[in-house]
Amino acid sequence: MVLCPVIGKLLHKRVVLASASPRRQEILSNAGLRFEVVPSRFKEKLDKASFATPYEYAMETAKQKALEVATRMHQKDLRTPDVVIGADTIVTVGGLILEKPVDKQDAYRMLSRLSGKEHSVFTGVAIVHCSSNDRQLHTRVSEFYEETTVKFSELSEELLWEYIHSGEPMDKAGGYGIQALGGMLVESVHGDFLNVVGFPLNHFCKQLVELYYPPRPEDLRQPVQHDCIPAVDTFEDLSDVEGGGSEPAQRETGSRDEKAEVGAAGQATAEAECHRTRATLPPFPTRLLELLDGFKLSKALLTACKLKVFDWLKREAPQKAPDIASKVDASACGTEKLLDVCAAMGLLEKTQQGYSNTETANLYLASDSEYSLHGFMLQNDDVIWNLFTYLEFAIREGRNQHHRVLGKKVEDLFQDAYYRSPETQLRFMQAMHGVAKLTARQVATAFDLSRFSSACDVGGCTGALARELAREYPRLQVTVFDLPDVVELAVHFQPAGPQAAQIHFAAGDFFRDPLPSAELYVLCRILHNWSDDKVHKLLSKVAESCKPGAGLLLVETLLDEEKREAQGGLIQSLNMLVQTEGRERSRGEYQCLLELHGFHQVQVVHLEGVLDAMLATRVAP
Ligand SMILES: O=c1[nH]cc([C@@H]2O[C@H](COP(=O)(O)OP(=O)(O)OP(=O)(O)O)[C@@H](O)[C@H]2O)c(=O)[nH]1
Repeated sequence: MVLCPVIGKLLHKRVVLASASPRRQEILSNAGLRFEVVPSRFKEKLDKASFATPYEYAMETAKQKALEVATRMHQKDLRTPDVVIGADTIVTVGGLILEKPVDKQDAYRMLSRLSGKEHSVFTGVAIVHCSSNDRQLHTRVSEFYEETTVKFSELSEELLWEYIHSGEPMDKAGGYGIQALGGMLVESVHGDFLNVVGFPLNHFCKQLVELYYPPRPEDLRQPVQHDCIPAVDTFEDLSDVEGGGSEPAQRETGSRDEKAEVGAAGQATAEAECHRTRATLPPFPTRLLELLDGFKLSKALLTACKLKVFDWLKREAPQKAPDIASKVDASACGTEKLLDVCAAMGLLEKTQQGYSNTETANLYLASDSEYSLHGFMLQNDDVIWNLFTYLEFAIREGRNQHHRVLGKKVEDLFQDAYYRSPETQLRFMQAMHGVAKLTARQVATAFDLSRFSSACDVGGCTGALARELAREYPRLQVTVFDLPDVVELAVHFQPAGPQAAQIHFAAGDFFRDPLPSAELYVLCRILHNWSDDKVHKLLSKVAESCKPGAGLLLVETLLDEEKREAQGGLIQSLNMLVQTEGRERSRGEYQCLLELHGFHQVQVVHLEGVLDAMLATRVAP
């Protein structure tokens, strides 16, 4: 949309900001708006669960704040305001809505939830146009929301409390003020900064343009989505108001010509009709429909990877759809549609000259990139996708679905499913290698492991983590312990480098064979594959192999204790149900397991993405 000078349209109106927030007052007066401030008395207590999305909750709160002020002023003031502006800012993380903290403990809970993670800040805004007729207040509400994503650094306890004691969190959504001390906590911001501060000025101006610059007839041929939509011919009448007047377009109540004909009574009827429609029409389920489409987007990504679209575009770009189609041996019309979806997903760039990879595609989707996830994509396409088609059975039966996909009994998960042929084994190892490389550096540096001189990475597969451990600790000797078939193929994944001398492979089954001796044992994404019985069996083997003082580095995705928050972890747990014999567990569950097997002093570090690292020490039995 083209922005036009629009604040001036409000200059001769009585504008009221229904907010006590000094930040909103500052943002709007800096923009040149003249307004009175009448803080709203509306209690922010709407039932969050009754809203399909957090932004609908924010918009409704903003609307109620503004309507409360409009109604009060209409009853008590001689002159009804022309425009009342209300706003509400909330923070969402892991499905929870955070508002202003009620006390320091609440601020602590909020900030520790945000620590090291990305969250969304939504501000809902309502612009209420008021008029008075027969001493009746008539309102027309225009509402919108803006979303900004903010990523916090990992915050130490000391910093958290220092910040809380500064007093700044208390009147701020999510418990922080990005414009002041809270700016220190923020690693990155995606979107409108002022939206985080409390008022999305740019979107507000765009909304005013929509209201005060009526569209030309040629813009109106497509249906317009609005809560209360007049017939298209009514819109076309608006063309009389050339260039935009100082009255907002009468979208909710009809055009001016229509109003002149029907008179005030007609307007009231139209407004009543509008309010009736608003009240009876449920909110549009945008988020729900996005969720529904999720599987189609995944499949488009996986198909583009399988066809090696990103490899061809890494070699040469830009390329037009028919050229890529001939290289990937596919139809031109199908390829063009796939490429367009990839571009819409931000994986490709589309220009007049053709399509090119984005940086993300070059880094992670081309099969020859150092941090390629191509193997992981293929594993998802060829194996996990099929397993998920039996999700309903998995849920009914409470078990994985390899037997249905393969049409035979699967007794040993690895031998009978993942490693049933050299091809499936290699694909699985490539997938694991890609994921391990991506996270290995974070795992290796999560704790100071310099006191250990030997480590055993149990189920360490291609040795990707072993390599990072060896790089970080040059005096550490690392043994990768895995099944004989894995050890045999692992040679294909070993790059030359000084770490080679520190890494050894040992073949064996960690449930049956003795573990190599070491001062530090590593179990990275192993326990989540197994049932509680097998986890006990493995942990007791590790414990038996350990001397007091030995370490256990456990890497898993930790769920929150109530299993409500970490959406990534919860979907991963469902994934474990469909694929394995295990599940994701919470920090408390792992701590109990570790302590039961003689591992204490458990420290936890959350890593970027969904993984968490835990380091525990073996105490004397
Ligand atoms: O980074 C920042 N994030 C948020 C804020 C301020 O937080 C509050 C949000 O609360 P709310 O939307 O309920 O607004 P109130 O302050 O209660 O004023 P009302 O008029 O709505 O009653 C808001 O003040 C933001 O500015 C911040 O300062 N920085």
